[in-house]
Amino acid sequence: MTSEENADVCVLGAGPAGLSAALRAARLGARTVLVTRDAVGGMAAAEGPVPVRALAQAARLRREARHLHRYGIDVGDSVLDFPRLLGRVREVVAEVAEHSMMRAELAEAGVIIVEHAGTARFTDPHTIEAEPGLRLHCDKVIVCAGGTNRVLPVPGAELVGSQRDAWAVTSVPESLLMIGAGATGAQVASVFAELGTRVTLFEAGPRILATEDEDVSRVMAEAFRAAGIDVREGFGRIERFEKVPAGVRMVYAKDGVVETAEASLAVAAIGWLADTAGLNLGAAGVDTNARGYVQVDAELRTSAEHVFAAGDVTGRLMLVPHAVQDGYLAATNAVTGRGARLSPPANPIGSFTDPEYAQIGPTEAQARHDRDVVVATEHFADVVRPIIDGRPAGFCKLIVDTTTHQMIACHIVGERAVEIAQVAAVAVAAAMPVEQFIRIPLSFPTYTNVLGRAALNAARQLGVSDFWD
Ligand SMILES: Cc1cc2nc3c(=O)[nH]c(=O)nc-3n(C[C@H](O)[C@H](O)[C@H](O)COP(=O)(O)OP(=O)(O)OC[C@H]3O[C@@H](n4cnc5c(N)ncnc54)[C@H](O)[C@@H]3O)c2cc1C
Ligand SMILES: NC(=O)c1ccc[n+]([C@@H]2O[C@H](COP(=O)([O-])OP(=O)(O)OC[C@H]3O[C@@H](n4cnc5c(N)ncnc54)[C@H](O)[C@@H]3O)[C@@H](O)[C@H]2O)c1
Repeated sequence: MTSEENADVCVLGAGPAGLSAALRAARLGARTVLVTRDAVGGMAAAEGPVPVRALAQAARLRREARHLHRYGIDVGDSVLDFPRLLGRVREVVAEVAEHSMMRAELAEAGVIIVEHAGTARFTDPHTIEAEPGLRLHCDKVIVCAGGTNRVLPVPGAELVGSQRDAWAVTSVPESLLMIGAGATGAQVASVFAELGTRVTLFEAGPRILATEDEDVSRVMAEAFRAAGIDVREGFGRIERFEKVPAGVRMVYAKDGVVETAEASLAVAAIGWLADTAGLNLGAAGVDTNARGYVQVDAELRTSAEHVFAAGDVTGRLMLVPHAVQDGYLAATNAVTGRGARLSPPANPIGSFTDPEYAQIGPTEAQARHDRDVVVATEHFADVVRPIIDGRPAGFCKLIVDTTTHQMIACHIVGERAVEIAQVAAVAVAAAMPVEQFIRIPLSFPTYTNVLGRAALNAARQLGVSDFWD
């Protein structure tokens, strides 16, 4: 392409939000240019869920290998060849990039893709500049720039890596200070603990995974401790980091008492910020909100009439499926001016730690605050498939509205929790009464049977007697 280009729609960033936006805009007939700083796929493909899931698979396989002897299969101790594992992760990332980035569809729809374009920026409301010397004049712009990790505001923070550095190590670190126990921190801690690293997980708040149901936080902390992770909730305040021969030292204080912790590697995952630094949003009249994310309305329109935003950069639910839906919606509104809105009927969230955890709907505390509910909890230890597979740890908590009998929430810890949550999500989205759910003869023996048992439990609590009418 030439260095000067005109477009109906310019999409900035080619993560899940940008890919979806560009495809939709082009399919609606707009001349669309997709400009991205690095490779198509964005953070999601290169540093987020894809490598995480590949590493989690390695951790799972190691764990499975330890169980082989119980089934009479003796292969000796597993030995980890870390460079080969990293090679496999790179292979997976490349395979996903080749097969799963909708390149054929984008090409067929006529999207002009500009990869490795550096940081694109507005020079005026309708002009975008990127490397090397690209100048785009666009009628509409969709900002899909994603996010970046928050940096600890303390001396020595440059000694602390992000999740990106955690996946880039060339040998298994002997020890790790993992700072922040949200979804990312829990994931990094879980993977490295399984690979043999001595992990200390520092959470400033009173519990890990603070956005999960309290029982999920508690059981996950117990499981992490059982796996050898030193979990420190409410540990105090970090004062500084220092370089030491063995790696890095963290100095922190609680109630006036100063303590230190040392490890070969320190990684922080203390929150995710909008990646807007280089965009020069002011030149386009695009406002950010008090939290620094691009301010959008329900139609994903920013404060500038012709600029839309989608995905993590807007700071709402920061997940791939939401980024994809956002991109579609923003492009629809940008091209057609329809003013369409989208409100997902359910938002399943889950993570690939060991054990997995997942949620759909409000926590028990939130649900009880808002209405009368019954809460039914079943344990994996009482369900046939987890017993067969030797995976008895975990629970499934189902929350049902007492008045309508509708399934409104489910919280799960245990093997395949994320998959089980998808079934619960469909029931929640359908506002399905629990007596209808229990009529579904779920396949046996499956992990989803734990959800079936929880539904039966809830129905009993509600006094539903004639299940089979
Ligand atoms: C460790 C980790 C694990 C995760 N696991 C999961 C998971 O299991 N499931 C899930 O659903 N979500 C997961 N997420 C969240 C998920 O990755 C994000 O919600 C998703 O990537 C957001 O997509 P996006 O398109 O908004 O942004 P991104 O994927 O971040 O893509 C944005 C793109 O824009 C580019 N860009 C930024 N600024 C500019 C600019 N000025 N000019 C040009 N290009 C620019 C960036 O380089 C990037 O390529 C995880 C996140 C992390 C960090
Ligand atoms: N499997 C998944 O779906 C998945 C995985 C990773 C990330 N994500 C997405 O990325 C988003 C960001 O995740 P995240 O984990 O990076 O951030 P987060 O905001 O979810 O969690 C950050 C954690 O760090 C803690 N913290 C903050 N300051 C601290 C300090 N100084 N010392 C110690 N702890 C501190 C917070 O209390 C919080 O628990 C998530 O909300 C999620 O949407 C999803």
